[in-house]
Amino acid sequence: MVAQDGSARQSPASYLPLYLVTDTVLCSPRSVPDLVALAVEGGVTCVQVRDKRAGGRDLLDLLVAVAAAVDGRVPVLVDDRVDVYLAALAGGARVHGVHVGQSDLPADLVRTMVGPDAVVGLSAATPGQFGAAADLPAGTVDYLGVGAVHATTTKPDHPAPLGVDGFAGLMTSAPLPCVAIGGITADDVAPLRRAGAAGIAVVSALCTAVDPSASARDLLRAWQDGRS
Ligand SMILES: Cc1ncc(COP(=O)(O)OP(=O)(O)O)c(N)n1
Ligand SMILES: Cc1ncsc1CCOP(=O)(O)O
Ligand SMILES: [Mg+2]
Repeated sequence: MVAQDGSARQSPASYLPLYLVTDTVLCSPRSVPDLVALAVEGGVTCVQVRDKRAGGRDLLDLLVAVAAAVDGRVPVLVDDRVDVYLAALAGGARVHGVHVGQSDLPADLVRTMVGPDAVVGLSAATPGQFGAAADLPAGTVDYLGVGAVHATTTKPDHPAPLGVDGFAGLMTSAPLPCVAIGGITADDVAPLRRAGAAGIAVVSALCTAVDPSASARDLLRAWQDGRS
């Protein structure tokens, strides 16, 4: 698909609704690619490979294996590591972009490094960070990852929890499509959608699921039912 700006990037509305962020430890004893394959069968619309313990080589191998498991069905991103994204792309893997946080490489330089066709996601959790994202040139960032909605042990250094009400307050000044993240369960999905989220991002809700396909289907149904 070709976007209005001539790039090959899809509209974020198409891939943000049910966004899986992987955690290698939480997936165990399943492999991450096996978990991802099951979750995509259940309807996950985007996958981000996140492994804070992996070095560059191991993260590259994991990203390439996940991309093979996804086989082009949904976008595949990597957390933090622009170099690993570029290496996977150079090796021929079907990978689509990178998600960076406030302490990672600056988003404008990331866009310059990855080019116009890659997806670039950015974390933002305060009005100041929303304002800074709004000031970036159009097309720099595709979407914002907004959280933590709830406290979560998956990311011990997460910013102060917003709560669904805090998330809703931020949405009134959202400069870009926003995916909600942090401790999200099926009960949160409809309220977050009504608050203006373009999607929900989950780690433990799918990585620790007994039946990841069924859990993905349940989350996606909650998203569809939550349409106001
Ligand atoms: C979709 C999405 N949103 C937010 C984050 C958090 O990114 P970051 O702030 O860089 O923190 P780490 O994930 O690197 O610990 C994310 N990864 N994905
Ligand atoms: C990566 C990230 N960024 C903010 S909270 C979080 C972790 C979310 O994990 P979980 O869905 O298990 O609470
Ligand atoms: Mg990061």
